[in-house]
Amino acid sequence: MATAGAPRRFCRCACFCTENLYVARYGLHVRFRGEQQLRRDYGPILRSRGCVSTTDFQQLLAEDAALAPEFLAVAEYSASPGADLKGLLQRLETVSEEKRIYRVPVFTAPFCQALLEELEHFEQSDMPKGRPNTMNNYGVLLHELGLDEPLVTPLRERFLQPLMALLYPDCGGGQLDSHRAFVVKYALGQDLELGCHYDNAELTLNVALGKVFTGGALYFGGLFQAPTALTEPLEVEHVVGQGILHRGGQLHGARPLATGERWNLIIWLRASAVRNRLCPMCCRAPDLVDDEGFGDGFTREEPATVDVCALT
Ligand SMILES: O=C(O)CCC(=O)C(=O)O
Ligand SMILES: [Fe+2]
Repeated sequence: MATAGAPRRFCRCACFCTENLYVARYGLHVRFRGEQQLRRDYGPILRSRGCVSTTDFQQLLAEDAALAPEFLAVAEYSASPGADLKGLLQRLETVSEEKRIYRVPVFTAPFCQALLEELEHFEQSDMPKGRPNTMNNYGVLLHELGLDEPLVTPLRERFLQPLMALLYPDCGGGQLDSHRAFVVKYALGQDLELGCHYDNAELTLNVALGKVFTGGALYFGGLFQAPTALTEPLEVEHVVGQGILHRGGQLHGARPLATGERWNLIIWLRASAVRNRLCPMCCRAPDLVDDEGFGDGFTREEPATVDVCALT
């Protein structure tokens, strides 16, 4: 059907993280779903190109893969027919059942290291930089690094969406359509802690990237929308490469850093179908203002599609 009036939306294939990965050392493009699949599909050709010993293979897995095998397995399960919440919870760590906070390895350690190096180069450059959000003064917006399109969008569309659809169907987990991704940095002489807040997001992924530090734990209280009596907040430690999943409305903050440097990747996941009805920040119907990129994740009603054939 030909259409008129609707803006064209350009797309890309979300295969960046698993399809056609280029392994420079062995001059080969591979599809990566996990170690067993890689060995099965590419064992002979890799061996013929010098990837012979167990150590060679382990080095290949460690250095060339961005996503942790556990994360790939969880995403693959979530997208499989018949997947359900019970099955998913057997594959994730439940940090708090009551608060619906979960933990899962997301990135490999070498990928965290490579990303940190990239972030430090950017920090030291004189490229124009925006603040990651209104609360953190140090850190980087991923779209300024050029990593939004190739890294975060496929991560959201292909991997997080099926997972979040099972974990948080009532918070737009199955309708995620945009994000705001940034890295927060805490260091002595810079930001040290983060006050208690809720996110401008339906759902949030917070991944620890490093470096070496003490202090800085996350803490979680009740839901912003449903204030409860003050209870001891739940403290959650960071583990490099691992991600914490929580609802945007879950009140949280970060304890003061004591030593070292802490960098975390935060992805605020947004579902326009949810926020178009109620802005999570002002709790009113959104008063829409045009913005760039994903804006704050709200959309105007899509213009009705017109069947051009019907007009002739
Ligand atoms: O410091 C952290 O890791 C948490 C950051 C955070 O909650 C946020 O930026 O929304
Ligand atoms: Fe937050």
